[in-house]
Amino acid sequence: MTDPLRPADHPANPQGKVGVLLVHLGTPDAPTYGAVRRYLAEFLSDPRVVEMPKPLWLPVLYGPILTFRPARSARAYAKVWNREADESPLRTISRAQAEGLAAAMGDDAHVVWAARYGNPSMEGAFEELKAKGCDRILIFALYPQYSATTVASVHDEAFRILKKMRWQPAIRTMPAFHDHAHYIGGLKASVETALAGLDWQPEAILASYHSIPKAYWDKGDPYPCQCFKTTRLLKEALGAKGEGLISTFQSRVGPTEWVGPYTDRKVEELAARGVKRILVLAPAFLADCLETLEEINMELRHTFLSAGGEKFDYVPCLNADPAGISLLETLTREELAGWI
Ligand SMILES: C=CC1=C(C)c2cc3[nH]c(cc4nc(cc5[nH]c(cc1n2)c(C)c5CCC(=O)O)C(CCC(=O)O)=C4C)c(C)c3C=C
Ligand SMILES: [Fe+2]
Ligand SMILES: [Fe+2]
Repeated sequence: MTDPLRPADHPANPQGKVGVLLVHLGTPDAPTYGAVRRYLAEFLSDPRVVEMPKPLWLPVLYGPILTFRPARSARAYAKVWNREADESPLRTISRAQAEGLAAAMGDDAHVVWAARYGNPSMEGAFEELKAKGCDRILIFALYPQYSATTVASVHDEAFRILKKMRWQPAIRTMPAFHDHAHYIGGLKASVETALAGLDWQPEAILASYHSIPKAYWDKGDPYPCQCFKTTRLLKEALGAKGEGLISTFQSRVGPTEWVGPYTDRKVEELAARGVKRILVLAPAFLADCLETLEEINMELRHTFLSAGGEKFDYVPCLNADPAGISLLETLTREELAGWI
């Protein structure tokens, strides 16, 4: 019904709904040099990711990095590409997570998903939420451990978009959940399922987290501390089964020092010490992606086996499995308290 006091040319503003915006890192549109280059250019131009002053960084980025890295990364993406859907595994799983959460939330909230870099865009997601009448929105950056490089970057982009809106929605953001009982319980169950499926006992279990530059930790980014806490809580939860569980850090880029111990060096060291059987999980990732499927389950496996290791297994992420969806729903409902 038209409000008699509303000017005739005033736009209609649907309202009264709660929205949830799931945001994952983002991924290239194709496993090709051009698509990976576009993705990396956006990702690595983010000042939250590379803090170097732009006049110093951009010539390096647009020089050697965007000349050589896209070819190497495209080859890696091609190895894990979802050929059926013609998209990267991260996109397939992110969509399934959003569909699972939407079903679990029912009429309580409208769920949309977006990528921080690339497609589907956060801008499009906000447009959809607005069109649906969502005037209260939970921004859920899909990272258990907070880092400025990931979570703050999602929030930066969200507020850049909100800056252009005349009538902004009310906003909540998901806090870190690296020590949440439901997350630790999900990881514990995933390790137990993996162990039950093996006919061998691992001598070491590696919780391998994506690393960040050591300088960011020194300046106050809490990410590594939160990773260490996740491992400690998981180890406590696993009891005797968690013996030999340690934190390691993977995916470092460039020559600067990153937070360690480095996953690849650790498996070489373990193999050199005579360790023959290891299990690896990746708790910083809620969805399997290039960094788990290729870097851990292919490259790291090869590193360990060619250094003398004999048995290697990888524990998949929680993904859109019932445990993954139940975690997303629990966290979402907790943060929407008072709104739904
Ligand atoms: C889990 C959290 C992540 C943190 C922290 C993180 C920091 C970080 N990453 C780079 C550089 C790259 N990361 C790349 C891939 C990638 N990174 C994460 C997550 C975190 N990154 C994910 C989930 C993925 C996989 C995306 C996919 O499509 O599957 C890549 C691209 C791949 C490659 O070329 O190797 C780069 C580059 C930096 C510099 C950084 C912190 C400063
Ligand atoms: Fe990364
Ligand atoms: Fe990698």
